[in-house]
Amino acid sequence: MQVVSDTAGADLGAAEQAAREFLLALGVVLDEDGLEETPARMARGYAELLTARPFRLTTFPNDEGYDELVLARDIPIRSVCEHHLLPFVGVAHIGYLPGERILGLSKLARVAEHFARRPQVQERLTKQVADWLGHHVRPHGVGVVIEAEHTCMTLRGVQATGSRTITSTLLGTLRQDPASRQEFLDLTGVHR
Ligand SMILES: Nc1nc2c(ncn2[C@@H]2O[C@H](COP(=O)(O)OP(=O)(O)OP(=O)(O)O)[C@@H](O)[C@H]2O)c(=O)[nH]1
Ligand SMILES: [Zn+2]
Repeated sequence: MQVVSDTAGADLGAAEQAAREFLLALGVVLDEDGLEETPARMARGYAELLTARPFRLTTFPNDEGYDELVLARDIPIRSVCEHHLLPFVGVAHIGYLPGERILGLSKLARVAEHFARRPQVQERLTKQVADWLGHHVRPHGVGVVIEAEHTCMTLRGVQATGSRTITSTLLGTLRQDPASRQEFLDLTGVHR
């Protein structure tokens, strides 16, 4: 069984030291009780946001010949934008039209996490999840829709509070066949 993992391994000590200097450079006073351990927490926090958990790629033979859509809606997405390293959070709707094999359902969320836990842009994340499923599951079609709030755009900068960004990638039958495409988008709740 294939195990999917690309954990680089963070140097938490070096990250803590860098976080301390970073905060000091920003004028944050660290000698108060609540802030004393903040550089270490920052190091652990960012390491967590940037490290995906390994997982097993489990598929099963599609013995019954199931040929309708399999769709997992509202899978949580927690990532960081590569421009500001600020979180973007939202949901993914991930579906596929099975071919010879079906995928363990939890793996739809696992693969989303796999590509989310690294500096990202939402467009690339959407496409990477879709391409990965196309490559590893060999389905007749794949659809991925992500709706997310980018805190770099809502908390700072332009401060477009409440704005959410929607991206989608459709492959195979879900891209080529208008009825399948429409069914997928209807089931995700994203109408366009
Ligand atoms: N296409 C895309 N852009 C993103 C994503 N996440 C953040 N960005 C954008 O990356 C851009 C970086 O722009 P810059 O002008 O270099 O940075 P900035 O001066 O901080 O820009 P402002 O956010 O407009 O204040 C911003 O427009 C962000 O909104 C993403 O997932 N996809
Ligand atoms: Zn950003």
